[in-house]
Amino acid sequence: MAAAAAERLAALATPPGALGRLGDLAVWLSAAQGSVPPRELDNVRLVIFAGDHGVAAHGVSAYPPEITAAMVRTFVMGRAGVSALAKAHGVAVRVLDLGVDDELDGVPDDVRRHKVRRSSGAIHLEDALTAEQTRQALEVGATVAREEIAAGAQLLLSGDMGIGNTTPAAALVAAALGLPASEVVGRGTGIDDAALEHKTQVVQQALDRAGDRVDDPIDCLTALGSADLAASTGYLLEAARQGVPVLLDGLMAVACALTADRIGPGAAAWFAAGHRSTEPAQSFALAKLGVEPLLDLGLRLGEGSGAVAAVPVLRGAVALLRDVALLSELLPDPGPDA
Ligand SMILES: Cc1cc2ncn([C@H]3O[C@H](COP(=O)(O)O)[C@@H](O)[C@H]3O)c2cc1C
Ligand SMILES: O=C(O)c1cccnc1
Repeated sequence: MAAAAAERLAALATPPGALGRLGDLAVWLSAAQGSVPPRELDNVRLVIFAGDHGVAAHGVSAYPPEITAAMVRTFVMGRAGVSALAKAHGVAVRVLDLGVDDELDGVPDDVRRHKVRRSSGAIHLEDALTAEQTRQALEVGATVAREEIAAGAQLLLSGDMGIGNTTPAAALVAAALGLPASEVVGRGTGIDDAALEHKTQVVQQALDRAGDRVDDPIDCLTALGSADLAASTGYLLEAARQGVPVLLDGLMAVACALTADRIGPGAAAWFAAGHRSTEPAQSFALAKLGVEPLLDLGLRLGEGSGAVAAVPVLRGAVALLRDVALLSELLPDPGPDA
């Protein structure tokens, strides 16, 4: 399918290569859809995986853990940063509680019924999850992907919400790539230099505690991940298994994509990246996956915002490969030498 899509791209009434990476993107999506020309993206769906993290009580974030539950309620009301972008670009949003510490009273049942536990373990001191909770969270993510696909999803996006989550996400990337904490850790919500140094020590302590258990990607989630990150991993893996293309967001989505590709080698063929985050771990993970991000806007919000922001770029790529005339339709004998 990729060869057929590339052949159509080469035949368009545009100079060869003139569409740049929009052309590559159109070929990727066309191949992923199994349709030349590609189909329009009418049904784009974002799932936000929310959860709290024990490390958030250990000085790794600029914000308190109570923000997580407050933001879940804000997604439900449609008033978060990603809500505004999703409304502008016609993207459906669903938020799920995998491990928020709060009971979330009054929030719709679809949000609440996926909880695996209340807050994941502080990864520098203890495992994030039990092995059974990791299995359960991976399965929740896979089930949710199947539900979204059954609802007609043509493109799936994953988002995150959880104060402290850049700490386990950085640890997952460092573990997968064999890098020290000092190379991958970033400022998350905007911590100062002293907190950055402390966060780096926390991530390194977590990596040292996990030892060679990180060689197994599922045990890596148990030791260093969280319920929300494991569910997001299961969701991305199932999307790839079902052959549904995915647009990734920032650090959390890409850490989970890297983990999904370790569990199911080749899964990354179904993934494109919406944007480059300011978090160093995200860039390392994208390079490992061989995925070049579409936008570079200095975004460091999470929630799926960098994926949603790139949806119009992907729709534009589809329109080009669908709607542009073929050179052969314009001229009987085309080409540069004609
Ligand atoms: C109001 C607010 C809204 C957010 N939306 C996403 N995040 C982002 O920031 C958090 C990760 O950064 P760290 O690891 O430094 O805590 C996550 O919740 C992520 O989704 C937010 C953070 C805040 C404060
Ligand atoms: O990379 C991200 O998505 C990100 C960065 C900082 C804080 N929250 C999310």
